[in-house]
Amino acid sequence: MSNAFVQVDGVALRHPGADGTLALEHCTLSVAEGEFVAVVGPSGCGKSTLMRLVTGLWRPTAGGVVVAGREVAGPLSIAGMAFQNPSLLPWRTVLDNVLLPLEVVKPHRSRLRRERAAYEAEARALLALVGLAGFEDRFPWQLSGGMQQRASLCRALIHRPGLLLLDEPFGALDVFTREELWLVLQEVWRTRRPTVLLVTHDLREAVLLADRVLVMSARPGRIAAERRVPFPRPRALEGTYTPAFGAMVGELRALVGAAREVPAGAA
Ligand SMILES: Nc1ncnc2c1ncn2[C@@H]1O[C@H](COP(=O)(O)OP(=O)(O)OP(=O)(O)O)[C@@H](O)[C@H]1O
Repeated sequence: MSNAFVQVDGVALRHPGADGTLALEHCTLSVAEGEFVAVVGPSGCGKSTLMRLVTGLWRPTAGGVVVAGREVAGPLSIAGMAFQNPSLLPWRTVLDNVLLPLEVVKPHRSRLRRERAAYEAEARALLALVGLAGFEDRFPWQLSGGMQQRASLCRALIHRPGLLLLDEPFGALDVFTREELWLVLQEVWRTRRPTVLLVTHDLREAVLLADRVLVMSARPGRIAAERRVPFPRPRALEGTYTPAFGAMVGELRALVGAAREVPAGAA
């Protein structure tokens, strides 16, 4: 697809070292601008590797990655990232943790100095959007795991990234908090419309949130199947208990099961 926002083209990635793992091979996918795509697959199939490749943290051994029309040759400043571990800095308040990327991402650094009040207002608005109004001056260790993950989501969004990469962001949370945060993320995506790549092991999460779900094969990972999610938005949690939703989750479960068959000769 030539007008894709993210284009991964025939990528292979072998981790460094004499016996480095071939994590990805013949991996091709594209994501349209503003699309929400979930990536699921067996454990160790290369999902996190794929995310690091798209953000330019790692380079492919073969093939190429294009984001927003440019070949990715180094870490992307238009990407926001959140991982399973919120990794907030314990000595900074919630507000200062959210503002952190602006101190690091180049084009924002000087602007932050000049327009600190405007950026603080933006951080406060984001914290309110995820239900953290009133917690701006607390420290991370004064928050629950779910609250820390909300703050981490705000930190990923503060520089208004065109691309949001989420690697199992809710994996460590209890099911109620996780479900609550699904709705928060849906709201964030609906109001800001970043292009999203979400890695998850939770198929309900994938179907509730995504426009399209990509299923990766066992290592070396490639896209083995994809399904478009037909349900209208906004999607409510109750919808996850309908037969149609259950059938789609069941189909994906079968696809991931089939993808676990390790191809012959995989290193
Ligand atoms: N920094 C690294 N150096 C060497 N090998 C690595 C590195 N990171 C990952 N690997 C290997 O690459 C393969 C893919 O790992 P990756 O973390 O991308 O899989 P994953 O699908 O995200 O796994 P999981 O679902 O269990 O989180 C694994 O075999 C792993 O051991």
